[in-house]
Amino acid sequence: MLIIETVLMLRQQIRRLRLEGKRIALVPTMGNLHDGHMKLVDEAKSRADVVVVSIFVNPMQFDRPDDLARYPRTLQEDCEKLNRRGVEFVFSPTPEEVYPRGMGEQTYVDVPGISTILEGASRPGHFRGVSTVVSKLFNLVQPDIACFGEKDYQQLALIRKMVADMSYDIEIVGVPTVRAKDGLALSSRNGYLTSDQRKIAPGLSKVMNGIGEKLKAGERNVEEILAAAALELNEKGFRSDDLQIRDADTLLELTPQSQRAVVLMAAWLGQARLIDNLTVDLA
Ligand SMILES: Nc1ncnc2c1ncn2[C@@H]1O[C@H](COP(=O)(O)OP(=O)(O)OP(=O)(O)O)[C@@H](O)[C@H]1O
Ligand SMILES: CC(C)(CO)[C@@H](O)C(=O)[O-]
Ligand code: BAL
Repeated sequence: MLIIETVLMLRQQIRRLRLEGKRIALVPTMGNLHDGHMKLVDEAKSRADVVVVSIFVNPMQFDRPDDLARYPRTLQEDCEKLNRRGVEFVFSPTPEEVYPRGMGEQTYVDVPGISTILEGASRPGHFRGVSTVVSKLFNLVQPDIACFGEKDYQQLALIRKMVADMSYDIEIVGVPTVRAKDGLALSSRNGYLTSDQRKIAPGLSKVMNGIGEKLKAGERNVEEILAAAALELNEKGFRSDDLQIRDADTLLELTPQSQRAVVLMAAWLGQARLIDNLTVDLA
C-alpha cells in the first residue's frame, strides 16, 4: 500500500493508473477508521480495480474551532487497517497541501438549497467545506466511482446533486449505515462518549425507530411525533438538537404526495453530537 502525501505524487500515480486502464474507486474519509469506513472500502473494492482512501480532516468544513482541534487523528492505525484490507493507495495530505493559498483565498463549490437547510443550518459553512473538498478530491483522484455512507444522509444527497450539476462522470455509491450490536451508528465522534454515556447512546436509534413505527402506523402529525421524541431523548440524558421528518427525496417538508420519509436525528450526549437517520416507506 502506498501512502501519498502530496498532490504531485498523487497526480503521477493517477496518470499511470489511467494509462493502464484501471477502474478507480475513491473513499473519502476524515480518518479514525471504524467498521463503517471498512464497509465503504469493501464496497469500493468490489466495484473497481484500485481503491484510493483519502484521510483528511478538512478544516474548511468545521464551524467550531474546538471541534476541529480535538477531532481524533490516528493515521498510523488507520493505514495498518487499510493495508490489511487490501487498499492500494492512501492519500493523506496536510491542510497546506490542499489549501496552499489558505482557506480565505480558496475558490469554493456551493450546492444551493440543500447546503443551508437542516445540518447546514446547524453547522454554518459546513457543507460548503464538504462540497469544496470532495470536488477537489474528485479532480485529483479522477475516480470512476466514489463511496459515501448513508449515515450522513444530507451529505450523500449534497454530493449526488453536485455530481449531477457539475457533470462529474462519477458513480456515487451510497452504503448503508453500519451499527454496533446495540444499534448505535458507528462514528468517530462516539469516541468522545464516557462509558456511562456509551450505555445511553443506543437510545438515539431506539427513539428514531419508534418514530419510524409511528409513521408506518399512519401517524402524520410531525410536530407531535417530534415533540414526544425530543422529550424521550432528554429523559434518557441526551440534549435533543435537531429532529426532523422530511421527504426522503427532496429533504423538504412532507407533502401528501411524499412516497418516502426520512427521520433525521441530531442530539448531544456529553461532548458528542450524534446523528442518525432512517427512511420509511409511506405508501
Ligand atoms: N457507521 C457508518 N456506516 C457507514 N458509513 C459510515 C459510517 N460512519 C461514517 N461513514 C461514512 O464514512 C465516510 C467518512 O466519514 P467520517 O470520516 O466523517 O467518519 P464518521 O465516523 O462519520 O465521523 P464523524 O464523527 O466525523 O461523523 C462518510 O461517507 C460517512 O458517511
Ligand atoms: C466526505 C468527507 C470525507 C469530506 O471531508 C467528510 O465530510 C466525511 O468524512 O464524511
Ligand atoms: N461525517 C461528516 C463529517 C463531519 O461531521 O464533519
